[in-house]
Amino acid sequence: MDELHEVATAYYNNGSMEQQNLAWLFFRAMDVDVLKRTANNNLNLPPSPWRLPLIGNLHQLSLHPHRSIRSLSLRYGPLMLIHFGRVPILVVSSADAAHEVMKIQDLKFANRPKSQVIKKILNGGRNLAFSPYGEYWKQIKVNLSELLGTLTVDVICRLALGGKYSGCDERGEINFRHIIRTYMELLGTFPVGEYIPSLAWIDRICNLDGKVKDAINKSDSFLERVVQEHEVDDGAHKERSDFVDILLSVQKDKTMGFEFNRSDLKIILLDMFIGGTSTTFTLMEWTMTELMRHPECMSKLQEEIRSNSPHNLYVKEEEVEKMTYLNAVVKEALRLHPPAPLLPRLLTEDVKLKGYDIAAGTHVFINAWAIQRDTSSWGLDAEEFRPERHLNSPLDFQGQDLKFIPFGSGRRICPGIRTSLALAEVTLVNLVKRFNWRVEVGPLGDGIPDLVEAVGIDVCRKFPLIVFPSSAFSFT
Ligand code: HEM
Repeated sequence: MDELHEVATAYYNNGSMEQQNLAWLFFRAMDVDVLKRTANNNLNLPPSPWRLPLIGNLHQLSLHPHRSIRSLSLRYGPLMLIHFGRVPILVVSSADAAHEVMKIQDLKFANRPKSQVIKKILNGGRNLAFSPYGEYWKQIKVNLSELLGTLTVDVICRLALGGKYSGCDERGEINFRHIIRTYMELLGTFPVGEYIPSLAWIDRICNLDGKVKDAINKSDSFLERVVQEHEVDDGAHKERSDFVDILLSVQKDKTMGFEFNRSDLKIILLDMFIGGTSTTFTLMEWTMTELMRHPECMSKLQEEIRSNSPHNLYVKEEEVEKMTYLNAVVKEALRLHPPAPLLPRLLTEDVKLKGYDIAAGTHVFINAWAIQRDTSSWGLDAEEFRPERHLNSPLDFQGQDLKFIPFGSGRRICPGIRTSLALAEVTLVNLVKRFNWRVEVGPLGDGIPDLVEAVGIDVCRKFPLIVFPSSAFSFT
């Protein structure tokens, strides 16, 4: 019992940091039937590590689950069954197995597990990321793909003009960045009671419900204000409608063939911020880190930028599209540091997968982090940052080749690929063109930034990247 207590409290000891610990692992609703079916001895189940009663394999996870799960997979194989408390989790760790899950049998794996927290803070999961695969999800996705182009421009304008909604409101009450952070923390919370019902009291002590209610109230009143502002100025006087204007017109358009009410509108807005902000930021942060660790790549990139955009101080989006080395640098950063390392899916019907029987209701984690460092796909230098490997390669961001899936693959692939790449690439080229970058002191006193990962739903740097820019133009 002592050991159990230790494991359970480990998630909560230090508030938000520890709550985020198990990160992506917690997108889950509990379907106990699945247990009964996986316990059937006649089934051919994937290999499993030995597990403890009650807590299953939870004790084998570290602060960085994508790493500890990979270590287990190296011993038990690319399809491995583990248990969080009483819930079976299928872990997928090779491009070949991921191809079977995300391409060949994608339809059966097209749902996502939902915890009680997710149901509460995301309006029953009516946002895109958690709505079940079906008509509502399809309609929202089609509309969103068109709208996201607008969002890119919007975000870039906001960056250039100063983030309108990133600070406190006029009354100094609500800080939107703080709201997003709280949501990320809640999404990363490990709801002990859902995996181990006898420990549900821990969730009560931690006031999970109270935190959820507080987050919902704050985000709702903030988003309501934003929507109301847009209703007053309905876009008629604007040169270009923004993302909220377009969502409002979708809401008014009764010919869409699906219900899209005000709560849905607000939850989609939130979805965009949750899905898009920290992932894109994390991509930029890791790309700068790797460029500073590899000055030869930084110089090559600066050369490419200057030859494609020799005259302007500000590099434009259309100039960026021609930069093949930049594209290779971003791909390599996403390969080694996928902002979402574990992709959560939920199996909706029993399947045979590579000869194994997997029961409906099993939660699935596709370990993109492990797949993208697999030496059998990437060669012996798989752990090294080498953008050149992507030059003249047909690999794209669309998850066609399952060895590279930073945005996922199949039906539930990320709808924000273009948005995030456009934003990240424009920002990066402008930073790199105008400045030379160095860190004052690295972890070894060598001026090289470290690669330590934070714990959380999105794997960003643990320590902030403190850098010193100097004008790059004095060297040209
Ligand atoms: C570097 C930036 C980004 C990365 C690495 C990333 C990664 C991902 C991944 C891995 C998934 C899961 C895909 C799967 O299960 O197959 C996902 C889903 C999603 N992403 Fe992104 N994303 C990024 C940026 C964005 C942006 C900018 C937005 C919106 C503005 C966005 C919105 C979403 C949404 C709504 C989903 C859920 C889609 C669904 O379930 O149908 N993401 N993203």
